[in-house]
Amino acid sequence: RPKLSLQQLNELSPVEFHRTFENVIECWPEGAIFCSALLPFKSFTTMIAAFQSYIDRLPAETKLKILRLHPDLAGKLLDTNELTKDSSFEHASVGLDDLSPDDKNKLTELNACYKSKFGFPFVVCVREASKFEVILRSVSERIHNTVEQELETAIDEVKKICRLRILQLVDNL
Ligand SMILES: NC(=O)N[C@H]1NC(=O)NC1=O
Repeated sequence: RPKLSLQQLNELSPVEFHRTFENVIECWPEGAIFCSALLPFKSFTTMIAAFQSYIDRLPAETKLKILRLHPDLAGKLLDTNELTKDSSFEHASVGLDDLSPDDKNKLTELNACYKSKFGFPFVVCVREASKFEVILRSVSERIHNTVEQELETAIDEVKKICRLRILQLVDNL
């Protein structure tokens, strides 16, 4: 699918906009539905800011719900080929789909510890972390945070993922 220019973006109907950006927040089309009402946008930066401030203003319960819609990194959904296209691309971009059994076990164990402490999966913007070692270090460190800190940190990561997914769809030149 060719990348959208700002003009093409602003000519989308609200429904087309919603379909195009439905997964920039993982499995949460409500964000794109909300932001479709804000068309037209002055710039891609403005549009990204609109999604991010939509996320920021959600009640904590909804933020939790969104975090829980994220797949475990290198987890079951990867193994069964059921990741969303976006997530699958992100996994592949840092080799999470091709870990050694040892690395995969390490991450799986830390993910399970993290989830049992916080009640939601470990979420990080893998394309920004960019390397398995960084992801592993990040989960090892963040596991010591409080639930309040982690809710905030994890939501910041959702915002980074959202930004990169938007930039993947638009012609940001
Ligand atoms: N659990 C988790 O962080 N999932 C995500 N992170 C990312 O960059 N893509 C995802 O699907």
